[in-house]
Amino acid sequence: MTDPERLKREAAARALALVSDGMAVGLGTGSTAKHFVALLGERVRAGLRIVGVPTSEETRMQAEGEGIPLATLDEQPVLDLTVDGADELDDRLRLIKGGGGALLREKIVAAASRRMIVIADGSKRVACLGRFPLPVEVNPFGLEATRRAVSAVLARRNCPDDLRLRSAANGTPFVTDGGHLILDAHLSRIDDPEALAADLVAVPGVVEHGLFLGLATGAILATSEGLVELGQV
Ligand SMILES: O=C(CO)[C@H](O)[C@H](O)COP(=O)(O)O
Repeated sequence: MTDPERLKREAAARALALVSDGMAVGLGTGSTAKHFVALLGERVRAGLRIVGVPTSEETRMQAEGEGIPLATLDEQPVLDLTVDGADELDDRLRLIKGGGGALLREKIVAAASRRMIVIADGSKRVACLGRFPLPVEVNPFGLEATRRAVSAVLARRNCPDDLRLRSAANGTPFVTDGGHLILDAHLSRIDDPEALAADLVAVPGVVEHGLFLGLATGAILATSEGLVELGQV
């Protein structure tokens, strides 16, 4: 296992200790969450009784393969714990998510959870959010009009107007599990995430954005010097 993968697995293993019998657990998406789902699968096969709610089709398929009992969020609308990765986080536990394109379901699941624990390697911790491009999920209908409206928001917030339609590996537009498109906003820094988030959700056609504010309750960061915990873990 490469060093970054080892760090991700260490963070995932620490989060696994938070799971106990009878819990409903939100299962995140991405390479770090994938370690968590794999480790959780081992515990389930050893007798742990939980039900998982996946945040993407990719995670659903992995969890099914691991033999983890699954429910939909409609069947299990309140979750005890969600464990998910992040593209960036600051010391106030504000996050950018959506690098894997699952931000909408990830945010719905996080909001339905009593606790949301972020697992990541230490490189994801930043002093100021925005180095990672901010995903903005949009309805395909009226894409150009929505893009212009999002550009106007960025201009009002003194952010660079650099919006790029996300492409899949084959060069066609990336389509989310919900059938939407993603505009990645290359901003370099976000001075006021709360204000930007409020402006973005007010744009018709914007389905969701990757700023997760006030959702994470704790974070486990794996560094070469050991695990660092933020918030309540
Ligand atoms: O938000 C996400 C997917 O939509 C992921 O949690 C985020 O991209 C982090 O992924 P990774 O653990 O692979 O770095």
